[in-house]
Amino acid sequence: MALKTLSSLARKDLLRDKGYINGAWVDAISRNTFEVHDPATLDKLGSLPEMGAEDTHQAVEAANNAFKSYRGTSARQRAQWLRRWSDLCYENVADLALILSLENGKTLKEAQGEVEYAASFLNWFSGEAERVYGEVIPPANLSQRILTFKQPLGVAACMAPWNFPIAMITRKCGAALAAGCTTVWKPAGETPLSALAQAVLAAEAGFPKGAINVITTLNSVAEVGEALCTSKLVRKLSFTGSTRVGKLLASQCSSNLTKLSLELGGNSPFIVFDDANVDKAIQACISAKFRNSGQTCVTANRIFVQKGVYEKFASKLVESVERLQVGAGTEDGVFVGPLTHERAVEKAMTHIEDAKSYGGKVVLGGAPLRDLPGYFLNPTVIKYMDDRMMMTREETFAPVVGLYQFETETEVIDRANDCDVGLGSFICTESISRMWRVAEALEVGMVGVNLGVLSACESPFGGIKESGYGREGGSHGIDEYLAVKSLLVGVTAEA
Ligand SMILES: NC(=O)c1ccc[n+]([C@@H]2O[C@H](COP(=O)([O-])OP(=O)(O)OC[C@H]3O[C@@H](n4cnc5c(N)ncnc54)[C@H](O)[C@@H]3O)[C@@H](O)[C@H]2O)c1
Ligand SMILES: O=CCCC(=O)O
Repeated sequence: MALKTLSSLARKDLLRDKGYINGAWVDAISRNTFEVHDPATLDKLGSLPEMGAEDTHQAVEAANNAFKSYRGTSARQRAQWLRRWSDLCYENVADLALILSLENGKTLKEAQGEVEYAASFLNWFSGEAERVYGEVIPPANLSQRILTFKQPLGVAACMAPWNFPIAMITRKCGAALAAGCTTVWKPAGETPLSALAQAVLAAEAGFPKGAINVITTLNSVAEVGEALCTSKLVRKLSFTGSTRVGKLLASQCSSNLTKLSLELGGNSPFIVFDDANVDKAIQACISAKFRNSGQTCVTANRIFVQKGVYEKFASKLVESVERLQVGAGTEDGVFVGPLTHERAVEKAMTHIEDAKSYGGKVVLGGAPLRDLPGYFLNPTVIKYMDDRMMMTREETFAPVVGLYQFETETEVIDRANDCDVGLGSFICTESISRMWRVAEALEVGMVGVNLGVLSACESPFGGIKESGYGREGGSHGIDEYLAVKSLLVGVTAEA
């Protein structure tokens, strides 16, 4: 079957091969470029400007100049632009999903879901823009009145990962633009085309010149990252990606104490208790594990199953995973697409071999899929995992299920919490009391109960420990881009 290509886009103007600075589509000052490839076929999708520090400074200057007037726009006006942009995502969903599926590898169905998820943040923050309230505080000193109001921080740098190239842009910059900040986006070098298509739609929605700027880079990412972190004009930086890079950015931001939100790696426990509905737990596990081929920050990484249901859960899971079709994301019926880059397959194979060396038993998959040119790994299930294995400590970020066994609630809580990160987690139980006990005890930012997806624009998203800090979405998301100002007024008694 012929796979879909970019030539089938209805709106060819959504496909861009330049960066976007101050309302203009531009090449890199150096004229250098890098290539973007389809991870399923390895076909070239485009050639993009390899921008560096100088281009970044121009983008930041443009955003800073635009901020002078943008901060004075009414919240209602910003809400209207955001809502129009959200509508444009829906109107162009098929094209946006195709670009996304081709550059990231996720299936068209999932890509369409991500476009809708991305649009939901724009819509959500259009509402939040008009609800940035201050406070009136009862003063201890009766000759004073105390009030607070909130103001936009200034230029916000939005650094998005390759696993959700559209939704992570809108989750960050939807909040920033709603708050009255202007933005510089730095999409991942593997997946810049989706972000550029969003810049086209945002401009069409009416955002003024300079409010949105996009820096494209792959090999000069360290230089661009440092320029954003150390610029005195950047007042806020939000990054989603690995803990390794998050720590580096935090140290670079310390030079100006730039306010930072970090949504970093996770190592989500997925806990199935004896009292769970096993069929529901399997469905939840498939969603939590195989969404985006296992490449989500909240993917189920350590699947703990209580002894009484371990064998039943394992055999039913294998039956379900065996049925998942693997292939290019644009092919009908495919559930598991390729990984986004080659090093991801290598990392997963290292984890699989390591698990085997400690007595793990691969009962399904366990090897790359060689009959396709791209970065494919067969969906894999490993039984009899133990806590010495690499998968216990590190995210595998691939379609690999490792099944750990446990006996008691206390034991599984201790094992689940025995790691450096704390982002997502999942519990499957029919007991309300157990649900409360375990949800309260887990050291994470998010807990899913009897479901496999933690994503909703109205729910705060983020972690604790080395998964980072700050919250995106929900009613907290916009606060990351605002400063609280206190106003203390002296009131004299009537003469
Ligand atoms: N939290 C998430 O959603 C998320 C997303 C992507 C990757 N990850 C984690 O990272 C692991 C490896 O992925 P990777 O190989 O892309 O990781 P990586 O550490 O090489 O890069 C992660 C991201 O950081 C950017 N980056 C890299 N160096 C940078 C720098 N010096 N300054 C600024 N930005 C920089 C990259 O463009 C990329 O988007 C994954 O296995 C997963 O554990 C997490
Ligand atoms: O992988 C990071 C974000 C995933 C999500 O928002 O569901």
